[in-house]
Amino acid sequence: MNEMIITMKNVSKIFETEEMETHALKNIDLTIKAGDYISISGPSGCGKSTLLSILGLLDTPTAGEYFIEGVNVAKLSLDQAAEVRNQKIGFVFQSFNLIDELSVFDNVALPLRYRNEALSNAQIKLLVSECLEKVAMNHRVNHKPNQLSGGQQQRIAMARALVCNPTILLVDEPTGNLDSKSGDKVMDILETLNRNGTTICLVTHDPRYADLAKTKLKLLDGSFLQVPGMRAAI
Ligand SMILES: Nc1ncnc2c1ncn2[C@@H]1O[C@H](COP(=O)(O)OP(=O)(O)OP(=O)(O)O)[C@@H](O)[C@H]1O
Repeated sequence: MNEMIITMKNVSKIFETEEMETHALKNIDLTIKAGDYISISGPSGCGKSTLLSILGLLDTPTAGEYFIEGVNVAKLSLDQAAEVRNQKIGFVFQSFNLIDELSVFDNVALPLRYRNEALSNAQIKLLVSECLEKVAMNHRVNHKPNQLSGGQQQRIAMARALVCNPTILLVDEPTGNLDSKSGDKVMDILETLNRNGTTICLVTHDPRYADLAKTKLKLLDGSFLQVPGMRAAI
């Protein structure tokens, strides 16, 4: 059996403003095993981004437990969360978030330079090259992001997300800013990465893309819909 890498138990998130409380997530139970490819879909406002932010340690749950590889990460300090994020989480966002002033190489290398352990230039070069290979972008290593198409920029963002060899790749609407051909290419790359062992959690509005995942979860009003045979809540 594959190793369990993510376990959420009874996770809730309440946003409080002066006027109101919003229960963005309600008693979420979720497990993700090494090698899984999970999609989370649902209507606007159902809690997808909130769930992904908590999974990626960009936000903390109001209640509940969250373990990554057996370590309780629900209540880490900001510094501790940043370190776990760097080591274990790869993020791909809708808006690429590349740094325009840096070359493709330096964008992809950036997370490696923030690591506590110092890597040699030769090690960095090898890791960057391996990740650019995975997204078929080695031929653009010296380009700047604004010299690339949207689809190519997203592939560079994917290489950057992979460069620290994350435990899980969290992917938020990766095709939202792309035409359908570039979007399909990005989704092909995700499938290939998963076939080669990368664990993926994808958030998408697009049912066509959500269906590509091995496990398809649907959120509604902060809770998973229970579909027979689905492994949402365990
Ligand atoms: N910082 C916040 N403060 C208050 N309410 C928030 C905050 N962030 C999200 N919410 C509310 O929590 C709920 C879930 O929001 P979330 O962004 O997770 O939805 P979503 O499914 O990702 O939506 P979309 O598909 O439109 O991006 C919404 O009702 C939203 O208004």
